[in-house]
Amino acid sequence: MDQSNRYADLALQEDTLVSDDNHLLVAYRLKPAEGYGFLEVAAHVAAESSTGTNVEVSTTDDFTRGVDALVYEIDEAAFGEDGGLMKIAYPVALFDPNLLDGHYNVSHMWSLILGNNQGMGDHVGLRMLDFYVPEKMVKRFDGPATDISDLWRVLGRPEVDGGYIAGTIIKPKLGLRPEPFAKACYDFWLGGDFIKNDEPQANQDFCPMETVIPLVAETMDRAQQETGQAKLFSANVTADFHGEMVRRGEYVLEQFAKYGNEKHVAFLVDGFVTGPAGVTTCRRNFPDTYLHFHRAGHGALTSYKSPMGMDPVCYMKLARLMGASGIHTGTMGYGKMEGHAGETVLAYMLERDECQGPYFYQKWYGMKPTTPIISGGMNALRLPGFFENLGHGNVINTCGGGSFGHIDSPADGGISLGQAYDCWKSGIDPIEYAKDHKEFARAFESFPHDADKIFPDWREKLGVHK
Ligand SMILES: O=C(COP(=O)(O)O)[C@H](O)[C@H](O)COP(=O)(O)O
Ligand SMILES: [Mg+2]
Repeated sequence: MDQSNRYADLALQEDTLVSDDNHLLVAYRLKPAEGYGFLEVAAHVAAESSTGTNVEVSTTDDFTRGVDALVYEIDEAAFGEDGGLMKIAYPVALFDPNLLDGHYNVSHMWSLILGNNQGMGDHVGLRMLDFYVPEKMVKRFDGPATDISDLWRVLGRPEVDGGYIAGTIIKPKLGLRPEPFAKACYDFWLGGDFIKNDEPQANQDFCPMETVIPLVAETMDRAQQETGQAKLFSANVTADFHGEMVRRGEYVLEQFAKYGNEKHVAFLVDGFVTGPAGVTTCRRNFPDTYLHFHRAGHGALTSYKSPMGMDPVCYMKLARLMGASGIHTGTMGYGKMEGHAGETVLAYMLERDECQGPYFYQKWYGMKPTTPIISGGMNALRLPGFFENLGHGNVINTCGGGSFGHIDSPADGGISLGQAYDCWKSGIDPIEYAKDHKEFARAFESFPHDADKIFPDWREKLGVHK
């Protein structure tokens, strides 16, 4: 049934919709199924995402029609054979404020703008490319309670432009028992700042939290004393039942508080699989603890290979609204996961108070920034190019293989990461820099394939021969 007479108004102007501050706007790429018209399916998406279904219902009244989502812009040829562009204006009235405090919840918003419309049978592609949150809504989401400035403070650095945080992920991903796990932490902390649990490390029988966390807390204290430097640990507290998540968070804080290091802890939440409710449980129960949002599983929705789901920049916006202090943004083509150098908007949308997205200019009205967390196949050799592309190094970077794969030690792996940042900041050619920075130089021999690709003449210049 073509519902475009009700769910489309192509006379609406985006500037007016923005200035009226009464609509959340979404840009989609839409590819109708064979035999369906573009505007017909776009209107069906608007209906299915707001007040309608696939037929008229007798219970509809004038008020209902007044809160219809409306298609307001289309460009059927925008993406060639991949489909066309369409934009939908969702009245603010459709969204769901909490009983408790009037804050909007992300899960409800998500269920509208990317909910049933994903399963409709009259399209073969519907992907959210960007969305715009009006001022009156931005101010009623939780947003982050802590941010990177809280970590820089613990590290004894300036709270503005405090710079690069050199981190790792304890590898192997699974299988370490408590003592070797704590040893791996110690070995890295002698050279690096920040350690995270890998996303599935939790409370396995071979490494129970109630054994390993006390060991890690004691190890952090020892490493701090040995190095004279503050250290950070991001502990996985993800759980299905939020009472369990709270218990895990409390337990971790108790153990680190024994050394006065409760501020040196972040909480890792596998935010895609536990969803906005899990993230918000952590955000609201532990407002003083940096909320580290790991996005394992997001690729099912955000992979550029898919005609469905959402572009990663949308996921970044959802995470900031949820209140993530930091989220993995990928490595913008410099690491092992999907991505490209043109994705700097993923970081800028998280960290700036205003940012031009692919389709909308988003203001955040003072909402705390979310830290870009750079991870996935990174090592010291890949970092200078990454920083150059992003334009700064105010990020958390976690290199698992890039630290534990360093041929000398995890500590030297950690040191090489900090040196990579120093090399970029000082504008020195990495090969020249390597000549008087051993740990960075040995990263070339640790990751020779990367070295060959990024610095083809490194062997003769550094006098290292096979
Ligand atoms: O464990 C790692 C990386 O390990 P390594 O440094 O050994 O590759 C992270 O889970 C991935 O970065 C997740 O990907 P993303 O950060 O893109 O979400
Ligand atoms: Mg991992």
